Parts: sequence; C-alpha cells; structure tokens
Amino acid sequence: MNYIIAPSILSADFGNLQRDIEMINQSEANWFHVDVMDGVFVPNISFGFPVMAAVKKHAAKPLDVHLMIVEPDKYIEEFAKAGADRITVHYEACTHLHRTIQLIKASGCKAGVALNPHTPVTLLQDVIEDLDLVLIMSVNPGFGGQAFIHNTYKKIKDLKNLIQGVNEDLVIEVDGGVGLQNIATLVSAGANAFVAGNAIFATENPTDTIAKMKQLTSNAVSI
Ligand SMILES: O=C(CO)[C@H](O)[C@H](O)COP(=O)(O)O
Repeated sequence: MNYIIAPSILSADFGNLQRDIEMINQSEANWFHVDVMDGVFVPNISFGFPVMAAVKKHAAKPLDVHLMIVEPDKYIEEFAKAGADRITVHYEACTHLHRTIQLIKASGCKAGVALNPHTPVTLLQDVIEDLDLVLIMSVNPGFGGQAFIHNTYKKIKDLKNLIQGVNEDLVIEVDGGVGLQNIATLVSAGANAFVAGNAIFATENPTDTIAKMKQLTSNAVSI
C-alpha cells in the first residue's frame, strides 16, 4: 500500500512560498494539501485563486484542495481551472451533496467529502460509491496546530466498515494534529492519506520529517 503524505501549505511560510513548495517537490511527500477558508464556514480566512494559481505554477505534485467554504458549487469549476486534482467539500456545507459530487467529477477532478468531528460517517452511506476520498477532520476546521481528537480512530474504523464491499479503493484521509506521534496508529486504524501542517513546517528539517512520516507508514501494520 502506498500511503499518501500531504503537507498542508497553510503552515508554510507565505513570505517564502516558492521555497517551501520546492521543499515539498524534493521530498517524499505525495500531494500538496491546499486549505481554502472563507471566514464563514470556518472562523478563519486563508487564501483563494491567486495563491492557488501560484502554488500550481511551481508544484510538481497533485493539488489536494480542501474547500472550507459555503456554497462550494459556485467555485468548483474555477478551482479545477486553477489546477486542483482533487476537490473536497464539506458535508456540513452542502445542501445537495450528490449534485456537488457530480459537479466535481464533471470538472475533471477526483471528488472528496470532508466530515467535521461531530459528523458521523454513516451520513455518507448513500453517496459513498460516488466518492474517491473521504477526509476525516481530526480537529475542528479553521486553524493549523490544534490538538488531535481521539474519536478519529473510531471514525476511521466506521468508515472502513462502510466502504467494505462497496468502494474499497476509497482514500481515507485524516487532517488535523497528525504527526510522527500518531501516524502509525492512524495507519493501523485504516487511514491511508495524511495531511500535516505544523508537524512538518514547524520542525527544523521538514524534508526529514516527511521522510520519517513516510517511513512510519510503511513500517505500520494496517488492519
Ligand atoms: O484543514 C486544516 C485546518 O482546518 C489543516 O489542514 C490542518 O489543521 C493541518 O494543520 P495541522 O497539521 O497543523 O493540524
């Protein structure tokens, strides 16, 4: 199994963004995780299309775009044009989730749905076959550097059960408070993609930290 490491550029140094993008290009990371926040769905504003286009210009790996915004349907086409490879919307932000998933696919991107810590995975039962990825938020979305919520392990197991015999290739991605201290346990629980911001960018040698995370995933025993 190839486990995915997706550094969150939310924790990058925006004054040296090209340098940090180059670091990810040269590292063992697999995807760029791009957190878009609107100040409405979450209590923070991050960045929009111009920054994303700048990331795309230099990134040599796929862009995994996490939309923490209300009314995502309005912007899916534009995010696809700006270079998204995967677009993940929030279950809690979509009134017509099935339609939103179809819009993402029609834009040529892989489709993901993110779940806040309070949202059970069972609510995805009727769309699970249509999805490429489910992003389990292991913090309340809005900020990097928060403490990991322990109930995430149970949610990963619930999701593993939900996809059994239905969509076993689904990517189970975890986002928030992920790092060297818990990545192996997350693999054991059944996750296969890992977003990390502070755990990478706040270390002295981010390239080395990514390599260590990757190593931990390959040593861990998945169930
Ligand atoms: O989606 C996010 C915040 O809403 C970030 O991707 C997430 O918090 C990563 O940051 P860290 O690894 O520092 O917790």
